[in-house]
Amino acid sequence: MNFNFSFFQLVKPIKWHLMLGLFLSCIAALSNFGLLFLSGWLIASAAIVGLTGIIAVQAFNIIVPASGVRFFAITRIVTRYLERVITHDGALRVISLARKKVYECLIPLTPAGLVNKRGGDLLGQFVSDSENIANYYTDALLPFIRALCCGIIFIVTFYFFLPVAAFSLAIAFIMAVGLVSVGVYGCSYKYICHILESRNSLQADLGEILRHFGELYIFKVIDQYFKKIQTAQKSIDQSRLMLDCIESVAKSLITFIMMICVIAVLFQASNAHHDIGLNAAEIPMLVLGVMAAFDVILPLPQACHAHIKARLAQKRLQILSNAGKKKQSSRVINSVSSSTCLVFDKVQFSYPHNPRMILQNASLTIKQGDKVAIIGESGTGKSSLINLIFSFYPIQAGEIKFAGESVKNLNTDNLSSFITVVSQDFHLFSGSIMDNFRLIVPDATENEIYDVLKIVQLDDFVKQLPKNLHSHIGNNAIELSGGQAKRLAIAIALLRKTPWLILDEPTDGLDQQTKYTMMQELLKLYADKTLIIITHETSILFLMNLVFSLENGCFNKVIMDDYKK
Ligand SMILES: Nc1ncnc2c1ncn2[C@@H]1O[C@H](COP(=O)(O)OP(=O)(O)OP(=O)(O)O)[C@@H](O)[C@H]1O
Repeated sequence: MNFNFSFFQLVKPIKWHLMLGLFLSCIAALSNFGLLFLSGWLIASAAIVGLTGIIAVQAFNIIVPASGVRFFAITRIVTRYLERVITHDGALRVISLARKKVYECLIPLTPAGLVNKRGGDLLGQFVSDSENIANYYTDALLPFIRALCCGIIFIVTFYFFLPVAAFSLAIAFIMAVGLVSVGVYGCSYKYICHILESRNSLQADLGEILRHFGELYIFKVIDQYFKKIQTAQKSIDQSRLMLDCIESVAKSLITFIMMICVIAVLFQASNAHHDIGLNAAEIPMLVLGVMAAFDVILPLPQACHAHIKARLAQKRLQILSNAGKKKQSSRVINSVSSSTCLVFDKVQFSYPHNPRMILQNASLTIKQGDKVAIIGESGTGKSSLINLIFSFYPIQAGEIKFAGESVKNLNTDNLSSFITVVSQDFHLFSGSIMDNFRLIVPDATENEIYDVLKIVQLDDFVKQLPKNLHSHIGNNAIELSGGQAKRLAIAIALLRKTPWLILDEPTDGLDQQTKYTMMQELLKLYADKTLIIITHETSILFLMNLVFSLENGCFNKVIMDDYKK
């Protein structure tokens, strides 16, 4: 997959829609110019004719220019309305394309590429970077292209009436655009960088505070955190203030350049009136024309900021996606049979940035139908095995194979249709019990759900709830106990009906009776399938037919007699 965040590549599917918005925006700007330009001429002509005498008044044809003024006025209203509709619709389409692209970029990074990222940081990046890329169209590209296209037409129009005035307008435009692109760009860059980075980390801090408010409060460190947030917010506000100042100064300077241009054109037009007989009515027309022409230049400082934001967003996403780019493998397996095995063959593994070897020449074979327990001291690397089976992290030596294929060559989606995992840090979504089941298995029936709930000993509990399966479990399953949440996660996994199931600490937080009954039910359900549990719970080991202990990076087969009931 190519993670190129080029804006133009991104918007290819809607390029004609965006072009239409651009065209309408130019027509609206030209109509505005035409309206003021022609109005200037009409008002001045009417005044001059009025002063000249009754015959001139009668000879003056006001109908055509008045119709022109009305035409431009109506065109301006209609095109501005259509422009708003089309460009904002375009911006929404761009944002959905940008979000999809950012999402596509983040997914292959999970989890290895994101271990050093905080959730809030990522969310901030997902929201703000995709929005900044999407806003590039309305806030940066459109104003610049409109200024360029309309600017050329304005200068040509001026040239038609008075070449020297066209020259003055062109110089004024170049100065104003130069000021924006060099001055505003140069001065604003560091403040925008600072805002984007600080805002993301501020969001991440806020998210952490909200999630762990209770602990922080008990440990009496909440004030410390608040101070940190206040300091970060203050520095963001300062940068925002600086950006506002830069924008205001730039707009004032553009207005100043416009006024100089107005005076120059007034002077040149007056001279031309005396020297070459330029129509007197054309003097105010050209002056008003300069003012109208600058309407397309005034939004440029803001457009420049939008351009910087989009560039930074593009750069950050590119860095993120390059950091953990993982080739999506294409090999698939079609089915498993009684001879299917999961093999760890002399595997060596350590996490990136962590020199400690987790596995050292570790070998293990688990056959289809085995009921395996993996035990070992805390921190020996039991949970890490899941990361390796799904190739979330690369191994340094050896090979891990499933159904004869090296897992690094297997497509992760394909592998997960044969192996389901309930990890230690499983997640339940905010919503009802039913929502959580249907998210994983959309067509799950109530009967099927109750069947798996029975296996994990949760059916009675759910039946007692006021809304049964439709009861809400709260954010992070806060309305369930730790043991209930774990069992619910296992029940959801069971509904996937995959031939291999790996459960990390399935009996955590359960009383002896529930532990035992649930394990027996699980083993009954998985009689012909493969069940692997990672556990510290020795009281259930006698139920399994193979127990391996992970010690010093190697698997050792445990003699079951030690664990007989
Ligand atoms: N993403 C990671 N990056 C770097 N090191 C990691 C990462 N995940 C785990 N580790 C390290 O790998 C080691 C093994 O962790 P793992 O969670 O696999 O142990 P475990 O045997 O499952 O422990 P427990 O029984 O306490 O759950 C730990 O020392 C941990 O610090």
